Amino acid sequence: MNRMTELDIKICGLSTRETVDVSIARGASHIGFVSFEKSPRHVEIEQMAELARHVDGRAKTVVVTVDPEDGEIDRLVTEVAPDWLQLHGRESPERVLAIKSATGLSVMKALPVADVDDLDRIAPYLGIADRILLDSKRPKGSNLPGGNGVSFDWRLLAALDRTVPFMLSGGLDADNVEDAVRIARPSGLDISSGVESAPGIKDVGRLQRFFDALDRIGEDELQGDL
Ligand SMILES: O=C(O)c1ccccc1N[C@@H]1O[C@H](COP(=O)(O)O)[C@@H](O)[C@H]1O
Repeated sequence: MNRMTELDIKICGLSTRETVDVSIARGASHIGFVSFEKSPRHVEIEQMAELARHVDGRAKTVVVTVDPEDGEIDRLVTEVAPDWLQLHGRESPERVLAIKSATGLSVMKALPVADVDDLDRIAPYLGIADRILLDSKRPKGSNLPGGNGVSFDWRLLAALDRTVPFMLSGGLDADNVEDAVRIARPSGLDISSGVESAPGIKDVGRLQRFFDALDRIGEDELQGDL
């Protein structure tokens, strides 16, 4: 069984053509760009548009945004034309539906998880968001809702209805990804800090190590498909 046909892999927070190319060559299905000024991974819309054109259909493009206003969404859709929007703030199900209807794009809704009760927040988004992204909660002192390089207890997901289409994120790296897949059984993985040499600086060596680790994952771990 080929890992690449079984799991979607999103590499997020890219800002160079080189790291886009390495990610795609190694099997990334989704390439993420961050539109959030407080983030070290933020890229301006013009640069994002250039990178999205560079992807040129080789992978799905995803713009990560946090509680975006309509004007920002309009610009992102018009100038970047991504395949997906990732909503990583406090967007309500109604807001997610409004954004999805207005843009016609696929929408991934990020939800923070720290304990089992947090999984109850998923249900209102089902049938609205095209995918749920389960991330860790923002650590104390961080001004970022994501991209903190922190994992949550994946064993909590044993309580999750297996039909929920979710991607797993939060602190994934080459050393823990096999455990993450075996325990959480997601249908996709989303990684940012774990393939960086410093906040916002993607590292080709770390990207290669991450994909090497994915390639070692065996058939038994790949049971998260929908
Ligand atoms: O990466 C960021 O800076 C970011 C900023 C604002 C919202 C989301 C962000 N990133 C997302 O965070 C998760 C986990 O990242 P990490 O691997 O723990 O660093 C991922 O979904 C990114 O898309």
